[in-house]
Amino acid sequence: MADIPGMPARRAALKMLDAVLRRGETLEQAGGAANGLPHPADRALARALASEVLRWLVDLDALVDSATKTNLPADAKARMVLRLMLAGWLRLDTPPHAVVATALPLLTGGPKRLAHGVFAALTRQDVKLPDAPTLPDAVAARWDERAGPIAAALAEPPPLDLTLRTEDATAPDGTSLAPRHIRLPRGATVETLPGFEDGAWWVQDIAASIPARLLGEGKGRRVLDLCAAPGGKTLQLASQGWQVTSLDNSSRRLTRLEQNLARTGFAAEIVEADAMGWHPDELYDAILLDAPCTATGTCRRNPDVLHRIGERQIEAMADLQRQLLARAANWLKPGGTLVYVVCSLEREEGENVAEACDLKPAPAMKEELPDGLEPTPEGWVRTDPGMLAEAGGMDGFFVARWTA
Ligand SMILES: C[S@@+](CC[C@H](N)C(=O)[O-])C[C@H]1O[C@@H](n2cnc3c(N)ncnc32)[C@H](O)[C@@H]1O
Repeated sequence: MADIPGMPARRAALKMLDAVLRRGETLEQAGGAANGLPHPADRALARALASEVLRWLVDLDALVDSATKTNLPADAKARMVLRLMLAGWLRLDTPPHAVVATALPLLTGGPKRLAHGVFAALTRQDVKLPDAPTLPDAVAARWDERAGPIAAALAEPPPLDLTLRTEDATAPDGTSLAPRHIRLPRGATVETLPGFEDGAWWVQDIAASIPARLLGEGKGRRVLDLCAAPGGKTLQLASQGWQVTSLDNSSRRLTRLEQNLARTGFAAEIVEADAMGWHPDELYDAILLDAPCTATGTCRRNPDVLHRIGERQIEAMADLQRQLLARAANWLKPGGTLVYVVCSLEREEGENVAEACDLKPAPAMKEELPDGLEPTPEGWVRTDPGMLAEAGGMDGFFVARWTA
């Protein structure tokens, strides 16, 4: 029997959820399951469904459990399909009869009858989700007093932030929280916005723009953008007048960096290498180390991190970050500046790594930061999605600066 419209997107979303929750893949990697769908609208729907299930997983499961006598196993297909059905109805406003028609055929036999009964019971009760997603227990414990505001910020996908190549670059109308920054409501189609074709701006969360802001104007000096791809910070550094060397070990991500340079008309020397084995020919005036991390600070756009990341992943990343920072500290000219950054909310990857660096601290100053932010007493920058809430929030980053 041919698929009815809407079913291929649900099938792809189911595969994506399986990849994230069972195999520990990132949502971006798992998104490959949607790539084969011929219609862009189906690809977008599959991603939106998988993303909303991951964002609201604890609450969706509580609803499912409230309507079954015995809890379904965590990995039961009926539970997975019910999560999708509820996310479609409660988050994407799909009418219940359309949810049943498009998702239920993913099951057969007893599980199909069970899922139909549970969904019918929940729609009859007209159940609702809470105002903010409930965080998994381990995540709430890790984020401690920040957990409430972060969960509130997690309720919706984030707005769209642009960094402008110059203060007067062509850009859509929006609000500005810092020089050369524009914020648009979420949902805008990037490729159709004014200035995209001319490379007048690039997409970059306001928090992600802070590290390059802390390096100021380059005036032709040399900066190493260490772990550079896909290049948001390379573009920013080039636009600030730095002569940039962009190093990364992922050729796929470096291809995206090259495309971003081509679109914006900036230049950088590109090096494909493992930073753990590479040595520079000359020392640098500045280094920006945007270290690989658990990316828990991007939980609003990547809610898979709520379920994939635990102490094991955090410790492994922190170990790599400490080694990368120690190497980078040797590659600065005397008086040069090093900025370390991670988009992680975890102290082990931020504050603890910075504490172990023995270069001379160069504290961030309030006037270098977007309005409404302050450096920590140590002179570091610590952001989280609960900050600047009235303006639409921001990603969670940790940034520290030193001089050699
Ligand atoms: C946080 S992302 C960088 C984002 C980038 N700076 C930007 O602004 O667009 C971290 C990067 O580190 C790279 N990476 C991870 N381990 C590496 C290593 N050992 N050597 C070089 N690059 C590495 C990854 O490929 C990834 O592109």
